[in-house]
Amino acid sequence: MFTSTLIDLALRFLKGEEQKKLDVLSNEVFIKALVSSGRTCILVSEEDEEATFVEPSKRGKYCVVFDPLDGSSNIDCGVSIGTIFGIYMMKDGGEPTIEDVLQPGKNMLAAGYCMYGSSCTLVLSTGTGVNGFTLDPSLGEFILTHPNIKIPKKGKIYSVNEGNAKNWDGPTLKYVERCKFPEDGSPSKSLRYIGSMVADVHRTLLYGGVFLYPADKKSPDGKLRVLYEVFPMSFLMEQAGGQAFTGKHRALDLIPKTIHERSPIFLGSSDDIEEIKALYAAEEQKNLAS
Ligand SMILES: O=P(O)(O)OC[C@H]1O[C@](O)(COP(=O)(O)O)[C@@H](O)[C@@H]1O
Ligand SMILES: [Mg+2]
Ligand SMILES: [Mg+2]
Repeated sequence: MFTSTLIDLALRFLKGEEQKKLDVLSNEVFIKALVSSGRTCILVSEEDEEATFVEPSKRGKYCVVFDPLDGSSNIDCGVSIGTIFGIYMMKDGGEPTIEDVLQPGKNMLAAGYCMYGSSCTLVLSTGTGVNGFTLDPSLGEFILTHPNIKIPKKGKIYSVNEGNAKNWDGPTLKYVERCKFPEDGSPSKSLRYIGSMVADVHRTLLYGGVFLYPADKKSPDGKLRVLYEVFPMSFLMEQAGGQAFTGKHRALDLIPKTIHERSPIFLGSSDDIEEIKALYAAEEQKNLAS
């Protein structure tokens, strides 16, 4: 689908048509494909302010939430980017309403992402583990190359935009400090940050460690979007044996009130997320006592 988008883009360019930004173009491609599948009833995309309600003649029972192009700041320098998606079933058989997509992440039927990098990788969970597929361009098919992905219990990598550190809260600051200067004498963790959630989460899933986009003083809800960034990635993490935490709760327990809501997120290896949870619990105790 993405390859044909790029060919389409090149053809339009040759014909002298006005060029659209790749994230706008990829959104149009996904909307068209999802509507014409006849399987969907509501689509929520990062690129559209309002949800798309599929007309009755083309309507199915699935609601799809997606970030058509994630990591858009990396497009022009050729760094890996991707598409993130989650799928819900309509709550009941009546008319679809916006409540059908304002469900907690744990109600998702499936979630995944596609990463467009040195290879094109599809990582998918339908709620019974996580599988990774690689596109074989000569066949035009995705081949199962990473069956039953499990994230290591503890990792050696942390991934965060440290440029925001001056605005972080106490637990995030303390955790990142511990990654650099572990109190138990264990080796320091390595910092790796690409700035494309898909690529940073993909590495975290395969190598272990943590990916964080915390709240900060300027963005009290963090930056990443609940429905189509936080939920799908949290779903995959849990299915692979890891954890996803908002700084307050399990991420998949969140009930979004609006379709473009944001949330802080800490996800990755189970032992590492436990450490972050303990720091937030200690902070809460401190606040209650004072
Ligand atoms: O540049 P920052 O603030 O570190 O943000 C990076 C984050 O922003 C994003 O690029 C946001 O996604 P979009 O490109 O879909 O807007 C994430 O992929 C990434 O994790
Ligand atoms: Mg994104
Ligand atoms: Mg995007």
